[in-house]
Amino acid sequence: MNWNIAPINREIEGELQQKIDLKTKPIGALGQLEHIALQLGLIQQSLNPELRNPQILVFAADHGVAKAGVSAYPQEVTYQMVMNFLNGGAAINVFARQHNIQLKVIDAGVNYNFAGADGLIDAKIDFGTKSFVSEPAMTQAQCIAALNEGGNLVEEAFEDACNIIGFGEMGIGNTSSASMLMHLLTNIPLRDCIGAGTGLDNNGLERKRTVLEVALDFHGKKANPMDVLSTFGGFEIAMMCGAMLKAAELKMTIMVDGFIATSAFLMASQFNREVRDYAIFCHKSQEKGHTLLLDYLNAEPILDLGMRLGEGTGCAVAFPIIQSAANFLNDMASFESAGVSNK
Ligand SMILES: Cc1cc2ncn([C@H]3O[C@H](COP(=O)(O)O)[C@@H](O)[C@H]3O)c2cc1C
Ligand SMILES: O=C(O)c1cccnc1
Repeated sequence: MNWNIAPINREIEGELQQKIDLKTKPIGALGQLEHIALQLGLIQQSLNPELRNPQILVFAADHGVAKAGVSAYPQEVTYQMVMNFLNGGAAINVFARQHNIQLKVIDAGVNYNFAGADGLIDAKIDFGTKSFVSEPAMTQAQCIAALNEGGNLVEEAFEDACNIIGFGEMGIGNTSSASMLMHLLTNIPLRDCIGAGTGLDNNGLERKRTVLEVALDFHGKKANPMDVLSTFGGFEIAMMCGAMLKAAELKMTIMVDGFIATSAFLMASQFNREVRDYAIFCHKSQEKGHTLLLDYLNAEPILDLGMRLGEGTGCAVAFPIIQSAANFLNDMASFESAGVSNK
C-alpha cells in the first residue's frame, strides 16, 4: 500500500520562528509550547494556525491472544467498555466533553454482536483476531481492509473540517500486540517492550513474557511491516495505523496517545516515514515500553502524568495545551505592537 504524504515544506520556518521570538517574552520562555506552535504552523503552512473541529476516534477490537492469559482483565471488558463509551461514562467521554472534542466510537473487530447499537460506527473486520501464539492474528486481506477503513474514517473527519485528530483504542490484550510490534520494528529486546498493561502482578507479567517469547519463536523474526502487522497486530491497531497515515496525507495534525497508539504510529512510520512531522506525542504512559519507544522515535511527549489507560485519554488531556500553543502564536502581542523594549 502507498500513502502520498508530502514532506513538510520548511520555507516558512524562519518566519514562524521569528514571529514566536518577537512575542512579548524572553526568547524560548514558552518552552515546548513554542515547539508545538512551530510544528502547527509548519503543518498548516500558516503563521496563524487554527485548530478546527477536533475529533478523537476510539477503535475497539478483541484479541485472540487474550485467551492465553496476558491481561489482568477478561475479554468481555472490551465490549462492555464499548457500551460504556456509547453511554458517555468512560474516562475518554469525560475528557472529550470537557474540551469540546468530538468523540467517535468504532467497532473495528469486537467479539460481540452489537446489533446496530446507537452511536457505534460499524467497521467490524471480524469477531476478534486469532491468537498469534499459534497462527497469524489476521489475514493480509483483513489487515489491508483495516488500514483502509481507518483512512476512510479520517477522510470523513476531514470533510467535516476537522484539522486535528487523535486516536484511541480499547481491546483487552492489545498491549501484547503493541509489544510485539515494538520489538520487531525497533529490535529493542522483547523483555524491555513488555509491561504490566492493565495491571498484571509479577506472576502474570512472567506468564505474559513467556507467551510472547513462544509466539516470537513460533513465527520467526518477521521484518516486513505488513507481515508484522498482520501476524501480531489487532484490528484496532491496524485501523489506527491507516488513520494516522491518511491524516498525514490530508495535512492534519495527529495526536498520538499512549503505548498502543504509539505502536500503531511506529508501524505507520515504517509504511511512510513522512508521517512523523504531522505527529504530536501527547503523553508518556506508565506502560513499561513506552519510554523506550518514545526515545526511539525521538519524541518529546507533552505530559507525564503516570497515566496508563489508552482510549485516547492522553490526547484529550493534552489538547488544551496544544490549543494554548496555537493561541499564543495567534493572540499574544509582539514587542512592537505592545511597545515593550526588546534587547
Ligand atoms: C476497565 C478497563 C478500561 C480500559 N480502557 C482502556 N483500557 C486499556 O487496557 C487494555 C490493554 O491492556 P491489556 O493488554 O493488559 O489488556 C486496552 O483495552 C486498553 O485500551 C482498559 C482496560 C480496562 C480493564
Ligand atoms: O499507554 C497505553 O496506551 C496503555 C497502557 C496500559 C493499558 N492500556 C493502555
